[in-house]
Amino acid sequence: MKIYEKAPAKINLMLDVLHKRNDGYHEVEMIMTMVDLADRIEMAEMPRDTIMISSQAGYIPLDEKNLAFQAARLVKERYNVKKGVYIHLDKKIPVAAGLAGGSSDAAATLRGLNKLWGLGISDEELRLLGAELGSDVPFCITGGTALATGRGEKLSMMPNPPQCWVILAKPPINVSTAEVYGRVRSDRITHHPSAKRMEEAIRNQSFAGVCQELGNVLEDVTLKLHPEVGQLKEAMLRLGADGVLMSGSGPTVFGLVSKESKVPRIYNGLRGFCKEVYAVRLLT
Ligand SMILES: C[C@](O)(CO)[C@H](O)COP(=O)(O)OP(=O)(O)OC[C@H]1O[C@@H](n2ccc(N)nc2=O)[C@H](O)[C@@H]1O
Ligand SMILES: Nc1ncnc2c1ncn2[C@@H]1O[C@H](COP(=O)(O)OP(=O)(O)OP(=O)(O)O)[C@@H](O)[C@H]1O
Repeated sequence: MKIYEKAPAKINLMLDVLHKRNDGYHEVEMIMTMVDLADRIEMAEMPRDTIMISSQAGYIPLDEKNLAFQAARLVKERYNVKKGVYIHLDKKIPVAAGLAGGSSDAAATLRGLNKLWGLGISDEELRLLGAELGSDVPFCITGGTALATGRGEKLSMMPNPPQCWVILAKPPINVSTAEVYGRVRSDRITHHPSAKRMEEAIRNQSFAGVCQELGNVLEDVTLKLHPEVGQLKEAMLRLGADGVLMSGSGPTVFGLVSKESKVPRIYNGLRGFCKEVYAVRLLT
């Protein structure tokens, strides 16, 4: 038997850091949603009791460092499954981009193995398992649009934002999420984006409101380390995007665009700056 799962990328419409916790993580408030750019994951039973990963992408680990491997190992251990699985990752989401590519692969693997092995694990239990793998994984289990609190694992679902185009541009630099959080001084944040106002804009289906309330306190840190991320934001705005923000800890910048006729100009203009540019829709 074979199972196929889609693993979409996420963007953070707002991200606020409240304070650093004793366990080293940061207490956050984020509103996340999914975009129509997804990895495709194939899971097949194997005769031997082992986990095998393959991918067409040459630049991700295929051993126990891969989050899909970790997800499969966790399910096997926790539910005492003595079967093997072959997992193929067809990567479409840029890697180490701030788009939760690895987290979404892990979430899709948890969902897929639940079906492949007929384990009957509830969504709530899948989210708890996901939290053991990473802070973004529980959201990726459910998808949709949600307010995420705690270290990102506590979710409260909300309606999807009004449909629009999302232009994603990833500059060719590597950003470490741990380093970015490590450099945040929560007591020195001067402007906190508002989850309440963003939620209101979404509930009112106000595209202008969503654009106005975009905000990510991790931007200050990443833009200081990599000024080209700031230049990319400016370029996107200049080219006509209605609202622009860095996703997660970066370095991907996304632009929201309501008019389809504006998309080619922004897309083509950005291709002059960086190779990895995508024009997609929100996953609503
Ligand atoms: C930046 C975001 O992607 C926004 O959605 C997430 O907050 C990070 O999610 P993630 O990549 O799944 O993060 P994890 O794998 O759980 O953690 C990576 C590292 O980021 C830091 N980290 C992460 C989440 C959080 N709330 N506080 C943190 O300080 C920790 O140093 C941790 O060791
Ligand atoms: N299935 C996977 N797909 C992509 N990267 C993976 C995977 N498993 C492990 N990794 C490793 O994880 C690191 C982060 O990759 P990923 O694409 O998940 O980052 P990200 O988009 O910044 O995630 P987040 O937004 O959750 O911080 C990479 O350095 C990569 O080597």
